[in-house]
Amino acid sequence: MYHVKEAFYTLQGEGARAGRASVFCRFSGCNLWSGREADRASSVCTFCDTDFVGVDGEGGGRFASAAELAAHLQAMWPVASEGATPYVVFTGGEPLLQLDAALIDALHAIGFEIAVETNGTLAPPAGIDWLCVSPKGSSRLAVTAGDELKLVYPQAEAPPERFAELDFAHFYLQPMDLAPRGGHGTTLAATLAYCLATPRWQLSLQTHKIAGFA
Ligand SMILES: C[S@@+](CC[C@H](N)C(=O)[O-])C[C@H]1O[C@@H](n2cnc3c(N)ncnc32)[C@H](O)[C@@H]1O
Ligand SMILES: Nc1nc2[nH]cc(C(=O)O)c2c(=O)[nH]1
Ligand code: SF4
Ligand SMILES: [Mg+2]
Repeated sequence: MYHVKEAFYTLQGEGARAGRASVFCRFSGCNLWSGREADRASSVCTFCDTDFVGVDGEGGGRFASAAELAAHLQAMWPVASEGATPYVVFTGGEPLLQLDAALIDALHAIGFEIAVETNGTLAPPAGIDWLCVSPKGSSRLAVTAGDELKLVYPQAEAPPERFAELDFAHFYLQPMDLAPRGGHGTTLAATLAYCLATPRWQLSLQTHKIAGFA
C-alpha cells in the first residue's frame, strides 16, 4: 500500500531542472520529522516547509498497487505532450520510505522518466533517472552520489564543506525559507555571499514560491 499526501501536475520549481513540466507525487511521512509542530524543534530536520501528514491533499490517497498509483499519475500528464518525455518527481515527506522497484518499473513501462527528492538517509532503489539529495542537519548520509546535491542553507550542523567533495554533477544552495515562522530573514543574503565566495555552489531559488504556483 502506498500512502500519498497529494499528487499534482506543475513545473519543477527548484534545482537544475527548474521549469520542467512534472507530475509531483508527494508521499506521506518522513523519517526526520513527525510533521507535528510540537515535535519540530526536537527533530533532526527542523525547517521543513511542507505538510506531508495524511492522505487528504489534492490527488492524494491510498493506493493498493504500483499499477494503480502509476495509472493515477499517468492520468495527470497532458495528452498533448508529443516530443516531451513524461516526468514524475517523487517527493514527500521522504519518498524513499515508499518508492520501490515495482513502482519504478510500472512508470518506466509507460514511458516516464523518474526523479526523486530525498534527504539522503535511505538507500535508493535502482532505476531512478534523476536523484536530488538534500542533506539535513546531523543526519548521516546513506547516498553520496547522484545528479544534484541541493543543500538548504544555512544549517549549523550541515555546512557545505561537508558535502563539496561528494560525487554529484550539480551543487546547489537553496536559501532556507522560514516564511511560516518569521520570514526569510538573512538566509538569502547569506546564500548569495556563499555562492559568490565559493563558485562550485550555485543558487537554487524556490521559483514556484516566487511565481505563485504549486
Ligand atoms: C519537503 S522536501 C521532501 C523531500 C525530502 N524529504 C528532502 O528533504 O529532500 C523537498 C525539498 O524542499 C526543501 N526544503 C524543505 N524545507 C525548506 C525550507 N524551509 N526552505 C528551503 N527549502 C526547503 C528540501 O531540502 C528538499 O530539497
Ligand atoms: N513546483 C514545485 N517544485 C518543487 N520542487 C521540489 C518540491 C518539493 O516539495 O519537493 C517542489 C514543490 O512542492 N513544488
Ligand atoms: S527531511 Fe524533507 S520532508 Fe522530512 S522534514 Fe525534512 S524537508 Fe521535510
Ligand atoms: Mg516543496
